[in-house]
Amino acid sequence: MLKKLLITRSIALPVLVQAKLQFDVTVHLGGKLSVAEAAQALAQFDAILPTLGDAFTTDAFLGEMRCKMIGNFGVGYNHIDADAAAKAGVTVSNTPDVLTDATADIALTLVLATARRAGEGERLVRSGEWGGFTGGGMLGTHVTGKTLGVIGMGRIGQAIAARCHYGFGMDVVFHNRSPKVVDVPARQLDRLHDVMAAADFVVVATPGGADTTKLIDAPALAAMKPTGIFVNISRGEVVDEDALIMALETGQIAGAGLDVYEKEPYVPPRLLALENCVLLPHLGSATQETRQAMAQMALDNIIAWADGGDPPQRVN
Ligand SMILES: NC(=O)C1=CN([C@@H]2O[C@H](COP(=O)(O)OP(=O)(O)OC[C@H]3O[C@@H](n4cnc5c(N)ncnc54)[C@H](O)[C@@H]3O)[C@@H](O)[C@H]2O)C=CC1
Ligand SMILES: O=CC(=O)O
Repeated sequence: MLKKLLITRSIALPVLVQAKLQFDVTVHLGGKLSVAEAAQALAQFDAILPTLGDAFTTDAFLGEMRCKMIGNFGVGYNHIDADAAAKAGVTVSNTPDVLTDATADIALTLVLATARRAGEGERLVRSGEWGGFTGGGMLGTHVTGKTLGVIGMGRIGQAIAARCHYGFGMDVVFHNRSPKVVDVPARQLDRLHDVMAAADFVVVATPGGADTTKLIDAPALAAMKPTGIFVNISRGEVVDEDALIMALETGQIAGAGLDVYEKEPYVPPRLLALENCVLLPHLGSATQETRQAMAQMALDNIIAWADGGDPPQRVN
């Protein structure tokens, strides 16, 4: 009998077709799984291919457990308690590397769009209010040659640093939880606040989860230059969103580019009202090529488990 696989969102068709050849597949199209729905899924399916927002919390793993494998669609798995999963006998895998370039590209999109006021400019043109070229209108800030500060110098952080250093001649400083030897010319600084203070552009690329919740708090933001631009492509919870809004409203920092939010898809109205902020709807890995590669990697891990092997991207 085929093993029962739950896929919690739509995925690339060729991967879905392949999954259906090997598993008894159910696709859940009702949005994020609540804790109760996640617990029910764990009780009913042999394997699950979930994604961010699906609440595989500690409590979800306390009940009946048919599931043995969770092949997450996404590199970040802060929505899954991987330790609780291991205790319940559930293997968890993720999808690193295949989304590194796409996510670094979206970080650069945010750096450039915020620095050059592209969001404001686009809104002006669409409003019909644009009066034509002027010598002094809508001036942004130069990106080339400035200093980039990366918080979380992992795969994506390094890809961002490479783009900024080799593409835009930027100096790179970074803060990482542990010492890091990296290929891109860059200086590691021990203190987070030193990176916040040194950089013209700060980009956060850590994982989410308990260890990084509100890592960027009011004092960290206060350490930034008043001309500084803050970019977050990691997880919304890594930043104290109220403190960020305050820093933007008061002009303590010059601008922000955000791909992720504390309670996404909810975005606070005060953030929506800010002109000095470019807001994207969690687009980091959103290219057709990348999303297909992520789906394939998630499925390949589930297949490896089903075949009795060790999933190559196992995280617990
Ligand atoms: N916006 C989007 O669509 C996407 C967002 N992401 C987010 O980016 C994160 C990073 O992905 P990767 O670079 O592949 O992971 P990674 O594991 O290669 O890099 C994370 C880095 O952060 C460092 N780190 C962890 N805790 C830290 C702390 N408290 N302070 C400083 N550094 C810390 C780690 O040592 C590591 O070097 C993912 O976990 C995910 O949350 C990933 C893909 C797409
Ligand atoms: O945010 C997306 C991920 O893959 O993590």
